[in-house]
Amino acid sequence: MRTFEGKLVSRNIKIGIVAARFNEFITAKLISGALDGLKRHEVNENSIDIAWVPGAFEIPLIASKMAKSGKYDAVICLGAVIRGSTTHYDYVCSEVSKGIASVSLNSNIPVMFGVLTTENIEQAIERAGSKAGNKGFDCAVGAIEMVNLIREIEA
Ligand SMILES: Nc1c(NC[C@H](O)[C@H](O)[C@H](O)CO)[nH]c(=O)[nH]c1=O
Ligand SMILES: CC(=O)[C@@H](O)COP(=O)(O)O
Repeated sequence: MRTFEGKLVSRNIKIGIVAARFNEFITAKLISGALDGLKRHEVNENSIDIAWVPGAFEIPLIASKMAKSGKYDAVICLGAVIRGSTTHYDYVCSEVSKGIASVSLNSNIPVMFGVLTTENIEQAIERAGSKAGNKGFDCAVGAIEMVNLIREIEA
């Protein structure tokens, strides 16, 4: 029986990050967490690119461009969608999650879903480096694991 599991070590891993500028006070903390996770697992800073988009709705398109460029082993998508007073939240969340999942399957590389979808600002703050951790850090570690897992399977 063979068991595959992605090791949490960086062997020449290149990462693209797509970050939404909307709610930047949260997204900036998610980026910090992601960079912390990548660097603590020895991903070279020169192997990380960040692309800024206006809002979460624009993430899938740029994630697709990065994923299909052949320049990156994984793409990390970061944003914060916080419910307002209309149904706009529901449409943004739905399209962003479906879009990111589609990009990953169509590009055949890991595309990590690091977009917070919260009812209020407090929930977002909790998940961007306070009592509920940092979703950016989690996505960084997950990206390294997935890249190494795929390399093991395809070896
Ligand atoms: N309300 C939030 C948005 N809304 C903007 C959309 O993402 C998009 O940029 C706009 O509809 C133009 O296409 N974006 C977030 O990232 N977070 C929000 O809470
Ligand atoms: C997630 C959103 O698009 C939302 O923040 C927009 O706020 P509103 O529904 O009050 O227009």
